[in-house]
Amino acid sequence: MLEVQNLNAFYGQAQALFDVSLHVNEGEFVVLQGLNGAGKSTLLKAIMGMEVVSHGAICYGNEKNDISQWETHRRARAGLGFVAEDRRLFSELTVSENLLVAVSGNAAARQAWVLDLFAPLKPLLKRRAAQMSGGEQQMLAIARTLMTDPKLLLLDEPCEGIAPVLIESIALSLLELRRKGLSMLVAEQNHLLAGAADRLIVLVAGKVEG
Ligand SMILES: Nc1ncnc2c1ncn2[C@@H]1O[C@H](COP(=O)(O)OP(=O)(O)OP(=O)(O)O)[C@@H](O)[C@H]1O
Repeated sequence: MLEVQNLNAFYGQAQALFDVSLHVNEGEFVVLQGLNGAGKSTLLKAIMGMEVVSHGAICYGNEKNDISQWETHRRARAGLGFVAEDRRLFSELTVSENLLVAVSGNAAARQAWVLDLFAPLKPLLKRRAAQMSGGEQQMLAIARTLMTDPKLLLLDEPCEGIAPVLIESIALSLLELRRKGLSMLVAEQNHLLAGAADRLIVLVAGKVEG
């Protein structure tokens, strides 16, 4: 599904990733661990082609196309779905409106599908995103990305700063997504999520450990 080879990433003169190589198999749920500043967000952004300059091969999909020179929107259209750490919701729009701005295909069917996965959002459809808890917003951000029907989901610290009961709920939703065959690469420190993963990859100071 995804194969990253010798990826180096830079913010100006500062190098944040050093020859990172990793892969995510089809249907696999991989958790990316590492201390603050280890480079987890940078790696996800480099895979999406956002906010950081990177060099290296990023091969994706059945055809193993090297997408490293593609614009971000082309990567998204090819099936990469990214939820950034700051969630990037439309705070003045309702839950339902946030979901419907991102839809690909049959809107009603797709919305019903994501609401089954994230049931706590169901009673909140008319609520503005700004009036939701952090955990609810995180669910909405993941649900909104799922509206685009991604093939590989990239999540940046979905459990950070969230109440334990909602972390459990998010973890269960991600496991359900894996059962449905979605491939996932999730940057996360929370042990609950790491325990549910098929495989862990640890970043230390911009390098894959081991
Ligand atoms: N916009 C930026 N400009 C310059 N340096 C940056 C920028 N974003 C991150 N860095 C640096 O790149 C390195 C990797 O940061 P990154 O955010 O990828 O780590 P992380 O593992 O995601 O950490 P966290 O858990 O704190 O988000 C750090 O040294 C950080 O200071």
